[in-house]
Amino acid sequence: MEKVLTIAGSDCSGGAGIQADLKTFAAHGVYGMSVIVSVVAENTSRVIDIQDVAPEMIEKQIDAVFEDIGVDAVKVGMLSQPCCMKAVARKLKEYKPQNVVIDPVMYAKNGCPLMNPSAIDILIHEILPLADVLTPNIPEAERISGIQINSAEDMEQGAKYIYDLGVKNVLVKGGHAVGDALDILYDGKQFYYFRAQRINTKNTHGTGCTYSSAIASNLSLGFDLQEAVRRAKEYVTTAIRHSLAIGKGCGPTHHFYDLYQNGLTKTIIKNN
Ligand SMILES: Nc1ncnc2c1ncn2[C@@H]1O[C@H](COP(=O)(O)OP(=O)(O)O)[C@@H](O)[C@H]1O
Ligand SMILES: Cc1ncc(COP(=O)(O)O)c(N)n1
Repeated sequence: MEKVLTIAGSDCSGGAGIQADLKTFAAHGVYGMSVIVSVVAENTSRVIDIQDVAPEMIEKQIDAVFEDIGVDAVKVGMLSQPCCMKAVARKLKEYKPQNVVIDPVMYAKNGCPLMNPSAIDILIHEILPLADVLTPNIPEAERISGIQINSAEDMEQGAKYIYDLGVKNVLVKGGHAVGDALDILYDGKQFYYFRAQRINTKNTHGTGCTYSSAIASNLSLGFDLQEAVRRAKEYVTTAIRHSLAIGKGCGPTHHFYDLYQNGLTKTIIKNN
């Protein structure tokens, strides 16, 4: 079984972060593992508090996974502080895993910050160069590039700017735009468009986590990057289309819709 690791924050409400990543790995039939960088007290409406795991403990968790099991792909999510970023960068440089997907998480869907703004320089200089593919949403691409993004042309320009910072492949996600949900991948030579109809829902908590984990899963399964993104886009679109009205704010996506439809996994036992 392919082995995929997420290095990210824990979302106790289950829709984003480590929890979304592990559900996505399970839905792809790969073996999921997790290194917790921050514990986040959050729900569909707000972030209440963040407690970071000590850098030494982040490093020990990464050692534990690599010395015993090994990984076929890594997804990196929320890294809230420069010290967390440095710990993760040190270990990724040491173990040099293949198929590294980095989601430069800065805010939750409800607008609450998840990255200390002062960490932006470390993010750019220490974390970004480690990515095989970086998946910023529009506000993140704007923050990294300094380019205001209002159109597909602006997304291309932002992707190119970030590529020129030393990122091998850049996927700018259009979830925060209007019109079609268009994502643009730039590999230094060409732009590839991945388009889906925009679904009219507020339940988009964890879409970016889910998408980047699906890309990592597909890369571990041996698909090339374009095919990995194409499949991940289909997966996240289905998860959003059947998203769950759970909680009072932006609800989570449905990570197992297709599996349940095909009757592979679900046994419903209702006791009333
Ligand atoms: N309402 C929506 N309908 C369809 N696709 C969406 C919608 N919102 C986001 N997406 C898609 O979900 C994926 C995650 O993007 P985005 O929401 O921008 O990331 P993030 O969670 O990092 O803000 C992208 O493929 C994006 O196009
Ligand atoms: C622990 C954690 N990590 C990431 C996100 C962002 O989620 P997304 O941008 O996918 O909605 C989140 N809300 N919580």
